[in-house]
Parts: sequence; structure tokens; C-alpha cells
Amino acid sequence: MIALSVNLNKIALIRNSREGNFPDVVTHARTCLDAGAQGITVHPRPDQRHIRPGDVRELAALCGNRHGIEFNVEGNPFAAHQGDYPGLMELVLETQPDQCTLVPDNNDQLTSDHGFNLKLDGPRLVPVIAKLKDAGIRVSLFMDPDQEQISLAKDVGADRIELYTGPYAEAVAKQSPEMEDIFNTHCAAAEHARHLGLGVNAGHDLNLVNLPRYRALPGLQEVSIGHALTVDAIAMGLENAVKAYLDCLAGK
Ligand SMILES: CC(=O)[C@@H](O)[C@H](O)COP(=O)(O)O
Ligand SMILES: NCC(=O)COP(=O)(O)O
Repeated sequence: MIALSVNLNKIALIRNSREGNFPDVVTHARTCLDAGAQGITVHPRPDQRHIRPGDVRELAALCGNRHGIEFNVEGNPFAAHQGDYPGLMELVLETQPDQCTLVPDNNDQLTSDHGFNLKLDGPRLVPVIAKLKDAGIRVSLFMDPDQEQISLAKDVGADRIELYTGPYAEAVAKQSPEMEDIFNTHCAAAEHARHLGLGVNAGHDLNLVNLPRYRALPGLQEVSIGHALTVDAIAMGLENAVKAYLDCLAGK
């Protein structure tokens, strides 16, 4: 089974466009879990454009009270502090999610657009990963489908990788002939990760059109999906959208 972790960034983004708490992120998380999602993902950014530290605390409490539900917090452990954002490490060590996905985003990025270069970042990630694992938190690294880099992910102590699927999604959207080559590169990267004993997650711009192919990725354990699922929820309703993604992942 491929687990669906629903990313709630975009619900928080709408909430933040007004004062107050509408829509309520925790209520939407509950709807996703009641509809069968196996996890919740958030990617708090230092500018707090969507998910805020308080959301992470409340969602940790919600997921912690649900048996078998995974809470996944994503972010850059080295991002410069902004305002009252406590930093990814402080927030994660306080809230104890099941999984922390480390992502090499700059503060000014519109969204995530590349995996780690571990030749550069590997040495400073080693103590960060060790600290998270000592706290009982599974560590996943956001990675491009590059086998040499994935070997380094194993060396620095990661438990899993999350393959960055943006270029694959873009190729599918453009109906580009490169789509199959990109998918095959992801398959080889996933096989390599599995051979090294790393778990395999994937995410970024996955949707109901590109998932039917991607779900065949060898050993795929989890996808985190936010943007497209939230857009689909506008038309279908959130419960139906979650069920549609679960069906898609199950090949129905
Ligand atoms: C790591 C990744 O692919 C995406 O995380 C992500 O969480 C999207 O972030 P935004 O919602 O801020 O674009
Ligand atoms: N880790 C990827 C993620 O959480 C969701 O990204 P997106 O579906 O919003 O692109």
C-alpha cells in the first residue's frame, strides 16, 4: 500500500488571507483522516506564508491521538530565522512528528524546486539527522533522482528519501515525450535507494493525472500531496478528493 499524506499548506494559505481562523486547518486535517488518508504533511516556512508554528503543534496533537496516523513535517533545518518562527529543529523536536523531511529550500523560494546536493550539505546534515533520530523521528531527505546523491543520503544517516517529482509532473502536464525517461530515472533511483536500505517517498505536484503512472514506482511507500488535491477539493469536496487520491493510489 502507498500511504497518502495530505499536505495542508494550501488550506493555511487561504486562512492567512484574512484575520481569524477560517478555514480551520485542524478541521480539514480531521476530514482528510476520516476520509482515509494515512498521514498529514505540513511545510512551515520561516515567513509563515501558510503553516504557522501553532498549526504544527495542533496537528501534532491531532495525529498523535489517532492510531497509525503519520505526521510529517518538512523544511530546511538551516533556514535563517524570520520574526517569531522558532526554526525547524526547535519546532520538530518540540512537536515530535513521526517523520521529518528535510528540504533544501531558500527562504525566498516560491516552492520547493530541487533536492539536496549532499556533496555540499552532507557534513552539516550529519549532526542534524542524528539529533532527529535520537529523538525517535524518522528522517527523510528531499532528493533528485540521482543515484550518486542517494548513496550519500545513506551515508549521512537518512532513513528515507523523498523523490522530487516536479520535473516528472511538468513533463506529464506538457505531454512531453521525456515523461517516460524521467519516470524510468525515478524507478532506477528508487531501486538504488531500496538496495541501500532506504525507504522511498515522493512528492511535488503529483495529481490525479500523473499518479496512475507514478504509483508503479518500485517500493514507493508514501506520497505527500497538497496543491492539486486542494484544487480538486474545490470541485469535489475535500472528503471526495481524498477518496479519489486513495483510489488512484490503489489502482482503482
Ligand atoms: C517538499 C515539497 O515538494 C513541497 O514541499 C512542499 O511542501 C510544497 O511547499 P509549498 O506548499 O510551500 O509550495
Ligand atoms: N512533499 C511534497 C508535498 O508535501 C506536496 O507538495 P504539493 O502537492 O503541494 O506540490
